[in-house]
Amino acid sequence: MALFSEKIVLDLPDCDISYYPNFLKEEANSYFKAVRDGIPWQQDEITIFGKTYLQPRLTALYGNNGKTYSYSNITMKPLDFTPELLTIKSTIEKEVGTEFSTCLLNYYRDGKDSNGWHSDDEKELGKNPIIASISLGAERFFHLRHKKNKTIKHKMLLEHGSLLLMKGETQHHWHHQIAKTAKKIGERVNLTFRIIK
Ligand SMILES: O=C(O)CCC(=O)C(=O)O
Ligand SMILES: [Fe+2]
Repeated sequence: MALFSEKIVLDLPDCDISYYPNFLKEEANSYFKAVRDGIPWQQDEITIFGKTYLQPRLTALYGNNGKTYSYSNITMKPLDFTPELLTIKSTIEKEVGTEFSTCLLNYYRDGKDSNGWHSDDEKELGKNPIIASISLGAERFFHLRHKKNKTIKHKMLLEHGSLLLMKGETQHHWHHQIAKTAKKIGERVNLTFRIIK
C-alpha cells in the first residue's frame, strides 16, 4: 500500500467533500469480484409517500455493533464484517483517522439501477456524519445539488477504486444522487462506511 493517496478537495460552498481517485490501487479488481459475488444482496421494498416500490438497486448492511440502519421505511440489520470488508475499512481508517462501525453496500446492476436525490441525514448517523464511499466496477456520475439554491450543482465521475469522503455540514446543505443512465454500462458496487452509535 502506498503511503500517500492523491486527494482532490471539492471547491463548493457549505460542504466538505474530498475525492481520492485510485484509492484502492491494484487491489480494486479483486475487491470488486469478492464483494459482487460474496455478499447476500437483497432488493427491498421501500415506501415513499404511502406507495410501495422495489428499490432500484440491491443492498446489504454490515456492522460491528449490531446497530440497525433505517431509511425510506426499511430497517436493515447488520451482518458481521467479512475479511475483505474489514481490510477495506482499515485502509480507509488509516487515511481518514476515523473508525467506522457500519457499511451500507449498494449494487447497481446496470444503468437502470439508481439512487434518488437524498442526503445521508438519518438520526442514527449523528449531527455531522462522516461518510466514506468506495466505488468499484463501472463508473457512474455522482450528482450534488445545494438544498437552498438548487441552481448550485456539481457532477463528478466516481471511478473504479476511488474513495469519496463527505463530512462536516455537507448533509445539511446538499442532496446527492446516482441517476439512471441510458448508456450501456456494466455493474457497479458502492460501499459507504458510516458511524452508527
Ligand atoms: O452509490 C453511490 O455512490 C452513492 C450511495 C449513497 O449515496 C448512499 O448509499 O447513501
Ligand atoms: Fe447517500
